[in-house]
Amino acid sequence: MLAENALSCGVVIVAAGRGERAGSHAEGPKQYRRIGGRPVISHTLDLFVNWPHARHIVVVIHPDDAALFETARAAALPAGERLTVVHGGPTRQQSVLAGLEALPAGEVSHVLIQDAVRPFVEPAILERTLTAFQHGARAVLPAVAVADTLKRADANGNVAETVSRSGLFAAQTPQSFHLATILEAHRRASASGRTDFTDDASIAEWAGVRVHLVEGSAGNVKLTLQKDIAMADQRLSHGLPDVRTGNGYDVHQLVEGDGVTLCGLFIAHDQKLSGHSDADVALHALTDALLATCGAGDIGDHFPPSDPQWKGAASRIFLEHAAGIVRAKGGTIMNADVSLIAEAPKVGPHREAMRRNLADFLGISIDRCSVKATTNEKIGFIGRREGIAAIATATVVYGGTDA
Ligand SMILES: Nc1ccn([C@@H]2O[C@H](COP(=O)(O)OP(=O)(O)OP(=O)(O)O)[C@@H](O)[C@H]2O)c(=O)n1
Ligand SMILES: C[C@](O)(CO)[C@H](O)COP(=O)(O)O
Repeated sequence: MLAENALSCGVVIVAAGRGERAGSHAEGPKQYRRIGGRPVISHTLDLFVNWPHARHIVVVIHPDDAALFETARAAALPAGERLTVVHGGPTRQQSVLAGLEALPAGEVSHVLIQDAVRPFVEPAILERTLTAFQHGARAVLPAVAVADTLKRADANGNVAETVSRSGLFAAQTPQSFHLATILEAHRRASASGRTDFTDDASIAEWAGVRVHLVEGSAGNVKLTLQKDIAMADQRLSHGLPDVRTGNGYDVHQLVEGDGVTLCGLFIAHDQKLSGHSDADVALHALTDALLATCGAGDIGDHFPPSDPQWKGAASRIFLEHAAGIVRAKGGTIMNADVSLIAEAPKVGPHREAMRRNLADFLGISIDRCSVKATTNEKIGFIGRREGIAAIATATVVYGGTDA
């Protein structure tokens, strides 16, 4: 049992969420995505496992994630006797309560409740929390003063009003409490039928407990969206830019007709290209190149040729879609380069218009877009004017702030 005034800290790390806003990923929910080569949660675990004041750690996971968690745990610590793993519930609030119930109440006087998906929490925040406890606080919240001007929007996406930011703070974790106090508040909240509190400080407020603010840190971000994960990965890559290059190749048959569409530009000609959509080989190859920079498959995965809705479609749709995927993953398109291999028509007179199209479709400056062309020296199927081919390269930097 604890002495009357003893301070002994338990830690609850909640990791049972599904990470829906970050989108699905082969590595699993966002707490298991790799940043700096290791799962997000293993970075979070690292800090608390090595914090000398952590007497007991409970990790709350989703029942489907047992194998993922074991891998992540192995990346952070050898089989640890201080670690208890329990299953969470459908909301964060329910997961936290499951974690609190699993703490050995006789051994722990206070608890730090931490999001698994805040891997950059700093020891200084834990020290400020301890100091607040030592001064008698029963609930401690790290937070940062809101720096931006705040607007409330109406249902149409217009500004309804400007909200004063005076006295407003953004709440972070770990949110820390006298254990018996927060356990009772959580139990009461749950018994009242509420399961939608988004943090534990609001449960303490609801229960009438005074919550003491301590300084959080700008770096202690929650990984919520896909691009947050890309930025976190970049942050752990020692400042080295995450530059990725993708390539794409496409070829379409030439048949009798009145013109070809290349890089979104129609060029009058005595033949036309046949195949998927408007058969713009250049945009198809570039779409594949962009998708390749983030392992997002190829054009056929996203726009199956068998789907009648793409018959005759403008290929800029595919390119813009690929650029959207890249940006959602935190990518900034640096460069797009297309080489056309065609005996005819002549590409030279249309090059600048084609570059302008690429810049327009990708939303980047024209000096980042290149179009080149060569004949096939009358050799092979291209030389016989039976088809046109295109090779494309795209360069994308991931993890930037402007994505
Ligand atoms: N039922 C839940 C929901 C959330 N969490 C955890 O609470 C933390 C913060 O939640 P949030 O960022 O909202 O995560 P998710 O609920 O996973 O995300 P989303 O809302 O996008 O699905 C995360 O570490 C998450 O795993 C949890 O343990 N149990
Ligand atoms: C607890 C929390 O991290 C404080 O900012 C946050 O409220 C939890 O995430 P959610 O996105 O609000 O569920």
